Amino acid sequence: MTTPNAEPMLHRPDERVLVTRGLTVQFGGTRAVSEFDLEVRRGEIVGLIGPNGAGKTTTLNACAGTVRPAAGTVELLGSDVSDWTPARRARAGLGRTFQRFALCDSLSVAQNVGLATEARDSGGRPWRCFLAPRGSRAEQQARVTEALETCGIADLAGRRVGSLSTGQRRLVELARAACGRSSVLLLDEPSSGLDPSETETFASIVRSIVDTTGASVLVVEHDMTLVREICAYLYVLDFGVHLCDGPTEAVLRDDRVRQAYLGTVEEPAHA
Ligand SMILES: Nc1ncnc2c1ncn2[C@@H]1O[C@H](COP(=O)(O)OP(=O)(O)OP(=O)(O)O)[C@@H](O)[C@H]1O
Repeated sequence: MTTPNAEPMLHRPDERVLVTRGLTVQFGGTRAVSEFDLEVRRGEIVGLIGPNGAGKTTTLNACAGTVRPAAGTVELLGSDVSDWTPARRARAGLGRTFQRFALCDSLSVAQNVGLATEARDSGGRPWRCFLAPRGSRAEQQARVTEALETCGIADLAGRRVGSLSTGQRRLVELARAACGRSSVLLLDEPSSGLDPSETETFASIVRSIVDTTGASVLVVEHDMTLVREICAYLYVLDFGVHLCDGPTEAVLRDDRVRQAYLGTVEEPAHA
């Protein structure tokens, strides 16, 4: 780990819930991520930042299992999950949101969140949902209700997702990722399309999820206001290579980070 600049020591929790070691992802001739080591610890909100095309989403995809690394390992809650399918990782406690919405517009908010939990529970075998005992379906419904309440969108449960604002849709995605109390949440540019007040609401909901459930979060984000608001620790990628990591303010003041974002030593205010 490299901690840029002198900064008061940040005490990071001991338990590592998501770890990549030597993570390398190749797309044909493009090395999108190169030998990247990253750690997210229990109850932390960790940011992954870097200029466009730096390999941030690819890193999230490799953690979620939707991209197969050329080399390296991914560890989730102490298990090496490198060979696990995305569904198995989700069942083990990994939830994620997407940069571009992956919601079903014609279904209601509650149905969208419910479908995600059903898919996770059925492990890619949808017929299992129909065979599930009544009790487990009730339990699933309770999890949906809890997730909607946590994300402040219980009043939208019956609304069609296609009729919602961008800010509301971001919260539906968050509820879907957090439903069933995921232990680790991967958030990909959650503030994209949100205005400052919606971003503030989103930030406080993420913090409350972490505070109440002890979940950990790895968030890819360009909005430095949100990054400052919620992340205690940052990793920076540039051209797929680890540039530095450390406490948020120290990283944002680091000349290498400013150079990577803007080609100058100005702060990446909103890259
Ligand atoms: N499926 C793919 N096939 C080929 N190349 C890809 C694929 N996905 C990503 N890349 C390339 O890998 C590199 C990293 O892309 P990635 O989307 O991970 O960057 P990013 O840091 O998330 O960028 P942004 O901030 O713009 O979302 C880029 O050069 C991109 O063009």
